[in-house]
Parts: sequence; structure tokens; C-alpha cells
Amino acid sequence: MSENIVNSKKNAGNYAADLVIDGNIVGLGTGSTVLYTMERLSYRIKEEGLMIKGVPTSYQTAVRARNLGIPLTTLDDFPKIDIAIDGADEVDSDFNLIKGRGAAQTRERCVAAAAKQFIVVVDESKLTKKLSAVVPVEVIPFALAVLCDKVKSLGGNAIVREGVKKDGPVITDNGQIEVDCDFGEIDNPESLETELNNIPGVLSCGIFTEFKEKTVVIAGNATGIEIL
Ligand SMILES: O=C(CO)[C@H](O)[C@H](O)COP(=O)(O)O
Repeated sequence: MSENIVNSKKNAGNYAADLVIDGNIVGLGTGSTVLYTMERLSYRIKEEGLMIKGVPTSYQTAVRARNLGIPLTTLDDFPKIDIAIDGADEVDSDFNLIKGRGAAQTRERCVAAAAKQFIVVVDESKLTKKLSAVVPVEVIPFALAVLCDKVKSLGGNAIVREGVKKDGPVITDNGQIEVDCDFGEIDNPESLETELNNIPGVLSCGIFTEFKEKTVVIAGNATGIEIL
């Protein structure tokens, strides 16, 4: 990762952490940008006595939060939360998102849906006019072929994500399979999201179009941030 991208992620992540106030229940997204948010929250907890609880969106985030001394809670205890901070793989000009590079989009969707405010932290290279990144989809193995068939009928190409230090498919935190679906440029993200999420056996695809009204995008650059 270039120094520019690292600084851009850091600037966006840090800015988002400073939006959190005492008493907040905070959705903690997954990925490298949110890690900067969590590091800054950890600093604020230790140095400023900030009192918060985090709801992690993945196993990795839970481990990182524990190591950073961020107290954790669950959606069982707080079905409604104050603010969720999460990264994205692509953000279009209407605030439609593609998420799920980390295969965490199902829990990320649950946490974003539960939040009053959804803060998306990205480096500015993630901003695009039109979504065109690969769309991750989490599916139960029983429905894998059905999903692949449906993706084909929608003009896409589905590839089961392979593990890096494991042979075979990536098994998600929910014990399911992650499938990367390439549709090229996406003309209608809302309808594609609905089509994919409605396939029986799909837990969640990585297109997020329904949180626009509560979304603030913080796009980091090498020297600062832009709020969109
Ligand atoms: O959706 C995600 C994980 O499932 C991440 O939020 C997204 O991939 C962005 O990650 P990063 O901040 O590392 O670029």
C-alpha cells in the first residue's frame, strides 16, 4: 500500500473516531481504515476517559478491539446503536456502496441497519461515479449452485473466493461461503442488491444502497479529509 493511501485511510479513520461522544454504542466495521478509527478510539478511551462500547462486525475486529482496550457489547444488548463506522470497497456519487472484501458484509449490514448514523471511511481512491467492483455474496453451501446460476442469468460471473493460507473456499465468520460476483459496471445497484439478497440461501450481498439517508462519507486524502 502506498504511503499516500496509508495516510488517506488514517486521516479518514481518525476523523471518524472524533465524531464519537461519551456514552455512544459504536458499530465497529472491518478492515484497514476502521483499524485507524479503533486505534484513535483506544487513545481517546485511555487519554480522555471516553466511555463507549463497540459492536464488532467480525471476529478480526473483535480481537483488535480487545487488544486495543475497547469495551465490547452485542446487538443482543443494544439492537439500536448510536453510530456505525465502517469502510467500503467502492462508493458512488449517490452513496451506493460495495463492501465485503473482508467477507464481513452480512454482519456489517446488520450493524449499519441498527445504527442511527452510518459513517463510511474510505481513502479517496474508492470514490467512483458508477459501481463496478466485484460484488461479494455470502451464501449457504446448499444454495451455491443456485446463486451461481442466478448471477449468470443477471449477466455476471460468480467465483467462489479461495482461502490464502487454506485450500478451498473462504469460510466466513458465519460458517458460510463467500462468492465474488463480477457484473462489470452496475447500472442499477438497488435492483441488483434486491435480486441478490432475495436468492434463497443468500445471507447478504456486498451492495449497500439503503442507508443513504443516514450516511456520511469521509474521504481521506494524503493531507486531510473531505466530508461528502
Ligand atoms: O467491507 C469490508 C470488509 O468486509 C471493508 O470495510 C472494506 O473492504 C474496506 O476495507 P479497507 O478499509 O481495508 O479498504
